[in-house]
Amino acid sequence: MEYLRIENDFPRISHSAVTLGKFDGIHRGHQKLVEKIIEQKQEGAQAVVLALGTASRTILTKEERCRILEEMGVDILLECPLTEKIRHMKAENFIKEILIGDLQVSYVAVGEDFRFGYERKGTPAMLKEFGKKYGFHTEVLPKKMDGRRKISSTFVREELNRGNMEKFRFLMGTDFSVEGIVEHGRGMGHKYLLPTTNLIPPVEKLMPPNGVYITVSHFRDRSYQGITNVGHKPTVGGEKFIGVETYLFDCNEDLYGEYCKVDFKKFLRPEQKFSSLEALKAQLERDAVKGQEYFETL
Ligand SMILES: Cc1cc2nc3c(=O)[nH]c(=O)nc-3n(C[C@H](O)[C@H](O)[C@H](O)COP(=O)(O)O)c2cc1C
Ligand SMILES: Nc1ncnc2c1ncn2[C@@H]1O[C@H](COP(=O)(O)OP(=O)(O)OP(=O)(O)O)[C@@H](O)[C@H]1O
Repeated sequence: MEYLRIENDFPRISHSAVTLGKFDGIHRGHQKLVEKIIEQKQEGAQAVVLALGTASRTILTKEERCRILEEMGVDILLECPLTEKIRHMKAENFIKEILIGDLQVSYVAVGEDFRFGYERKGTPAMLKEFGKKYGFHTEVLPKKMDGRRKISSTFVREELNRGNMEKFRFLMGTDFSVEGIVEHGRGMGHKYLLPTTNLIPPVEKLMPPNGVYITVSHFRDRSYQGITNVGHKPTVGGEKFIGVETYLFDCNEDLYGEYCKVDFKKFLRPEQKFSSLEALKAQLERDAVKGQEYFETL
């Protein structure tokens, strides 16, 4: 998949099927739209996701979003920040100049409430009308629902902020995860508590509340169940950054420097400041029992 961040001009694409929106996390509603543009590859179109706007903190990192879209079969991800020029562009000019002119669109898929262009005056109906005139097809999808609530990035963010990992998984179709290279901690865990793997998530990634979670850590060729602390480790003086620190139940390997992806299954408790290392250790043992029980009852 090609990834392009638009600084000024859009690229010229000879034949495209496009879906439009913010696409912060790729939730189940977005997945439906992406599947639609992928179907158009059979007609010779390039499947293009045009992601408008960038939030300062996102549900998925750039790399995660790219990987998910690539695995789904998307050909090109165009990331278009909301510059003055884009924000002031009239909806009809956006259709004529960008969709028709640059992207040579033959098919557009959007959700029913999608709005675009200056003052958000562009609507799915307008896309349909222009499509008739200029020869592209617009498909408007009803919003995918969870009961009576529309699935949206806002909904996903709310559940992530609550630490509701089960709901996150349901809305996104995949676990909340943090990935990176295992780093050295201060070595105290190994000596006085339990051995742990440390990851430092990128600052732009939206994180669940600080606390302890039941997780599965995936390494290149093997996976381990465990419990993970997200936070600053206040009992031992605290770190400025947020760490993701995991005790793996059945592992005594040296994992420093290895790539690791931690999948979050369930929130257990908030991070706490304990009065002593012994008190923290006793709590960790109780957490580990709860974690093991969780996997036994699956
Ligand atoms: C499952 C788990 C839960 C933890 N819970 C807490 C906690 O509630 N409060 C806290 O201050 N530190 C907590 N920690 C962090 C420990 O303080 C940390 O493992 C220890 O200080 C070692 O850090 P180091 O690897 O940087 O040496 C937790 C760690 C793990 C693995
Ligand atoms: N639940 C859904 N079902 C189908 N299409 C959706 C759904 N949610 C969003 N879309 C469509 O996906 C595209 C991208 O959506 P976008 O990321 O802009 O909105 P969102 O997910 O509702 O996020 P936010 O809550 O931040 O507004 C738009 O065309 C939008 O209409």
